[in-house]
Amino acid sequence: MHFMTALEAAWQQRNSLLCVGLDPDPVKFPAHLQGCPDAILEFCKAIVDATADLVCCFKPQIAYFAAHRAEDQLEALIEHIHTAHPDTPVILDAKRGDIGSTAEQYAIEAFERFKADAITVNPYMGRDSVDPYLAYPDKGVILLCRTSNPGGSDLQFLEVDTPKGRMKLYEHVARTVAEDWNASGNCGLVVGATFPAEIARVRELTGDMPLLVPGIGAQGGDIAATLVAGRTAKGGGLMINSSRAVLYAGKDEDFAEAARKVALDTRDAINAHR
Ligand SMILES: O=c1ccn([C@@H]2O[C@H](COP(=O)(O)O)[C@@H](O)[C@H]2O)c(=O)[nH]1
Repeated sequence: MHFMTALEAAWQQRNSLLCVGLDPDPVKFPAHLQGCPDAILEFCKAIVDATADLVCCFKPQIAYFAAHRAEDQLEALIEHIHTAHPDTPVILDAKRGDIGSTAEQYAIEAFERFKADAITVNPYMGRDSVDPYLAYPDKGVILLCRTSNPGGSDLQFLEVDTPKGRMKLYEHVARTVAEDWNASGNCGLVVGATFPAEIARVRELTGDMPLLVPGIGAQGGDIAATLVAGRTAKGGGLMINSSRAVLYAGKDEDFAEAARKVALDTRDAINAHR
């Protein structure tokens, strides 16, 4: 199924714009999982099973698995999501960016090895570095546009001359993706919740294109401002990510229940502003 079709269905069926980010950090795991051989998988499966009915997608961040030699656990986790929660798209947050021949390998890794439904990609090496992902027309390709970190302004906020006039670099990325790279309708953009004015500008430039919005929760982004800036006319179009605030809501054996409670409250806080 096309990533956008699956996402649209999940938005509607779950009545949720919440994306739970899976950033497993073993030092933050509850005591009973410390030292367990597949602790990363067990931790993430518990979070997934406790929150799947509350989310429109999950977003595992590959660095948290690779850093602990746990790519096999990432594979098993995505397989688990597809089997146990088959209507829940998985975005592999890898932020890949490299020359075309290497990007081909990254695309194989994301879509054929890990079987992700979508991937985050850094567009700043240009179109040929993104083409290998776009060659999978049913898979989502979510491009960094205006990232949530303070240093995102260092480059993304620079004024550049473009064939369409002078604008900020992130605006040029948004316009280029919407007008040129999205021929298969499989592109989305990353815009941080920490910058609501730029979310509004990206929405203005891209119509109803899905936006992945990290930065609420641990990074302090404002949910109401995010919704006002980024919702489409139908009150959707957003995958609003929260990772640490959900994952580490509890420290004990009932951590998954604590995560569910925060996910439920976050979903409802988002829905209050749609
Ligand atoms: O601009 C960006 C792009 C990606 N991220 C990722 O989202 C999560 C955020 O985690 P929190 O714990 O909710 O802060 C994390 O995986 C980042 O790598 C981002 O934060 N900003």
